Amino acid sequence: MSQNTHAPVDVLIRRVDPEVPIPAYGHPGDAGCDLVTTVAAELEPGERAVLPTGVSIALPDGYAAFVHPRSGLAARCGLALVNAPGTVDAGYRGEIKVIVVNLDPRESVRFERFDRIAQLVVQRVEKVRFHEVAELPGSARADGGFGSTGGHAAVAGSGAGQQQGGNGYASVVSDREGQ
Ligand SMILES: O=c1ccn([C@H]2C[C@H](O)[C@@H](COP(=O)(O)OP(=O)(O)OP(=O)(O)O)O2)c(=O)[nH]1
Ligand SMILES: [Mg+2]
Repeated sequence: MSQNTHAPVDVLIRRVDPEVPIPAYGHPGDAGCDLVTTVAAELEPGERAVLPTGVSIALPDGYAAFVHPRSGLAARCGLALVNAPGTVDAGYRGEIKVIVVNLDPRESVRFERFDRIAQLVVQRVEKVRFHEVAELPGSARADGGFGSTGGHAAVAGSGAGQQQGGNGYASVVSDREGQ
């Protein structure tokens, strides 16, 4: 097997907070480099916050960076990113922020300044040109989705607030629909 010999992509970075560490990969081969919070914060169950990371970057055109959760925080504390993965556009020059939510039903979660709260994955992204057509070409999947292949877990207590959709999956009816 050949070794991965990809050269790293050069990305300009500016410290908005002069003391913040430059994001670093934990191991060779890691996809994400860790982002820290520059502020201490405590989140009650269900609470969310927008945490500053102290860095802004200039990605080359044709790239984007994605703010992903850290699995350890998710497993231990129930911490999630509301918009996971957050998208950092190549043209964005502002401070990267992380939108966290404490999904633990009982315990609050506390962060100190410079705790690692998320990871940044930089990827090439394609631009597309849309060509409108009346009919799309056929495929094996066609319009099947949302559990059409079966094998998904049963939802306890499902029924209230849900309707059976045309292709066999439940659709949630929002209270705010039409408002
Ligand atoms: O987790 C995130 C997501 C986004 N951003 C920054 C970088 C991104 O380029 C910009 C806009 O993000 P997005 O397009 O997701 O937000 P929007 O609500 O669509 O805002 P806009 O109207 O400014 O595009 O906000 C972050 O710092 N962290
Ligand atoms: Mg946007």
